[in-house]
Amino acid sequence: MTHYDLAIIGSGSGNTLISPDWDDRKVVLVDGGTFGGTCLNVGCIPTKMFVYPAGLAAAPTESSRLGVDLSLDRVRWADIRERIFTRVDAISRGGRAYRAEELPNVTLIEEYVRLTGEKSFETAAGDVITADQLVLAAGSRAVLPDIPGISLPQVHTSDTVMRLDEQPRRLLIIGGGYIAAEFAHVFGAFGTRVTLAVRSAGMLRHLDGTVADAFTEQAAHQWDLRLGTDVTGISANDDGSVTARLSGPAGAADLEVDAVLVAIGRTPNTDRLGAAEAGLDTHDDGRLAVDGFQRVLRNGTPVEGLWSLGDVSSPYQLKHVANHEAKIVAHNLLHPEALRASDHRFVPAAVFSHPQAASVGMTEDQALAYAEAEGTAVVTAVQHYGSTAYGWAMEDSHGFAKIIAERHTGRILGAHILGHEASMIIQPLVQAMSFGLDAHTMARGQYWIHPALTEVVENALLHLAID
Ligand SMILES: Cc1cc2nc3c(=O)[nH]c(=O)nc-3n(C[C@H](O)[C@H](O)[C@H](O)COP(=O)(O)OP(=O)(O)OC[C@H]3O[C@@H](n4cnc5c(N)ncnc54)[C@H](O)[C@@H]3O)c2cc1C
Ligand SMILES: NC(=O)c1ccc[n+]([C@@H]2O[C@H](COP(=O)([O-])OP(=O)(O)OC[C@H]3O[C@@H](n4cnc5c(N)ncnc54)[C@H](O)[C@@H]3O)[C@@H](O)[C@H]2O)c1
Repeated sequence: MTHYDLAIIGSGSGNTLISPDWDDRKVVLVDGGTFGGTCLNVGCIPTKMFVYPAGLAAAPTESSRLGVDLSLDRVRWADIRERIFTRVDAISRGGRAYRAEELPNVTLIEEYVRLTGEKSFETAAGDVITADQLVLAAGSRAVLPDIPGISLPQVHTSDTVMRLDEQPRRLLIIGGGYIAAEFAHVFGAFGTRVTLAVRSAGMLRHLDGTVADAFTEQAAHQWDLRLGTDVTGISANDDGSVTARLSGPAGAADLEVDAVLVAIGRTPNTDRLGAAEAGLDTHDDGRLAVDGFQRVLRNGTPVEGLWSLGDVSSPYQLKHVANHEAKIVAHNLLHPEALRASDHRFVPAAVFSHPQAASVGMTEDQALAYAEAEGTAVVTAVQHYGSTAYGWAMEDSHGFAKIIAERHTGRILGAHILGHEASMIIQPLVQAMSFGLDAHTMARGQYWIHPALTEVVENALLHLAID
């Protein structure tokens, strides 16, 4: 048995906890997977490194209506893949080497571990580790449906689809959320024939209804979108392709593709940690239960010295949330007498698809329910890109920003943008909400650069019928 001052399970955002403050104390970092976790190796970073060239590949489709005739000669999948993973793998290797070799007080254990108690765990090799403080930052993993053929080598998750040897000619994506939307864009723009099997009535159903409906409509123009459709089985063909059996509104149908991407959500790694057996509280979706200070709960009470952050305990499954929670835990580990709470009031998110979607705060439905519950009133304004100068320049006919505010105070309750660079132009709204700037002051109390795309936000704010 080896004892440490601090033990961390998970080298994603968990890795950021090891600051110089720990230089004179014994720390162990444990990760059974690739060093650096999901975002770096198989998540945000490589996906967005694919999304950017996908935007370039889509340019000819966009540009011709502006009078610029471009053509796409070729997408060099293998070159793109090598460029991305040469960079990503080097960062992972470098981070690993730093932790494994360069810090005398830090031990790196590269094994999956299971909890044996509140602040103890066991490696696969049988070593038991105990710690004064333990941080559970074990992330989440892709969910696989229980259907025949799911283990075929042609069936991928986001963990493997970016490393395919060859770009598939035909790809079936199961799911209609973030990952489905982003990879449909990447592969579709690169020239793959993309079919989406979406169980529900539309894509991105977690977003505001107007945004989800508009995205779904545009998705149907770009990809073979099968709504209300389940995949009931997959079988291998002699030529290396697979046939998926779809069950949709028109009945059953077979679809032959070269690869399948499963994107039906991610589940927290609490089961693999043995969190329930260790007596820790979990939510219905498997997430660890934590209090506002990121302390793990047992029978509803925080366990002293046991912390969690990121996907294993967060309802958000977003890197900026995992990083925020890591900063909170980093502080709290060192200052038990002055704990800080994490701030989840205004968590923004963006889907880097085509078009982009970005959101923060309440959807319109949530705002209406809030208004009813609180006896207040809300107002909504929608500003189309196409009614601003930059939108004219783009000849944009789809993009819009929707802002929802409380009528009598002008407090911004939610913002939802669909269109070019939505992930960037939403940021001033995140800032306003975070710092309590009302819609009227935000719109009129500053210059807005003319004719930048941010005028979409300015005009939406000006159109809000606040008192
Ligand atoms: C394809 C994809 C794209 C994404 N894009 C974005 C994006 O654009 N923006 C965004 O904000 N978020 C994005 N996300 C989400 C983001 O990647 C995650 O929210 C974030 O990485 C979670 O960080 P974490 O530190 O909680 O977990 P992770 O980074 O997953 O780290 C957990 C680590 O724990 C290890 N581990 C698990 N169990 C054990 C165990 N029992 N013993 C030892 N080690 C263990 C794992 O090997 C892993 O390395 C994306 C996710 C995916 C899958
Ligand atoms: N840009 C980003 O920030 C980004 C990008 C990718 C992933 N992520 C994170 O990763 C998480 C996982 O992404 P995801 O796209 O896998 O999940 P998701 O929750 O976004 O979408 C899952 C989709 O699968 C469908 N679904 C669920 N169970 C199903 C089943 N059994 N059969 C068929 N369809 C089913 C859902 O209706 C939904 O459309 C996201 O929730 C997000 O937090 C973020």
